[in-house]
Amino acid sequence: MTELAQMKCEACQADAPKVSDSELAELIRLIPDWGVEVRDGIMQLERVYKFKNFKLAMAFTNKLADLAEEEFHHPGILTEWGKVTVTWWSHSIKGLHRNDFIMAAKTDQLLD
Ligand SMILES: C[C@H](O)[C@H](O)[C@H]1CNC2=NC(N)=NC(=O)C2=N1
Repeated sequence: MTELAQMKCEACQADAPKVSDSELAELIRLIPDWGVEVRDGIMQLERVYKFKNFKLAMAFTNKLADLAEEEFHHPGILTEWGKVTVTWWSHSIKGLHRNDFIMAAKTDQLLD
């Protein structure tokens, strides 16, 4: 996962390939705390982070927002008292790109 977190997102064009089934199987092993969800036919990575209160959840959310802007790749975020649900997928290809796995690994590093 550390290597994944050091990578940079590439510009994801509308014709960029989704990850293949074998790439998905390989990449998901590198981010063991993340699950795969399918919503409206779109495959997404999702993880719920738990915090002691809303203030800490919001602080994490703001760090994630800065990361997303740095990489210009943006997650779905649901921030609630004591937890933040983060969802990664690539809007331009309506599915999962390698970028999403990189960003999930980088998201985990925000906890360090
Ligand atoms: C207009 C388009 O949303 C932008 O080019 C960027 C911004 N952030 C993005 N974030 C994600 N997750 N997927 C995208 O395709 C994407 N595209």
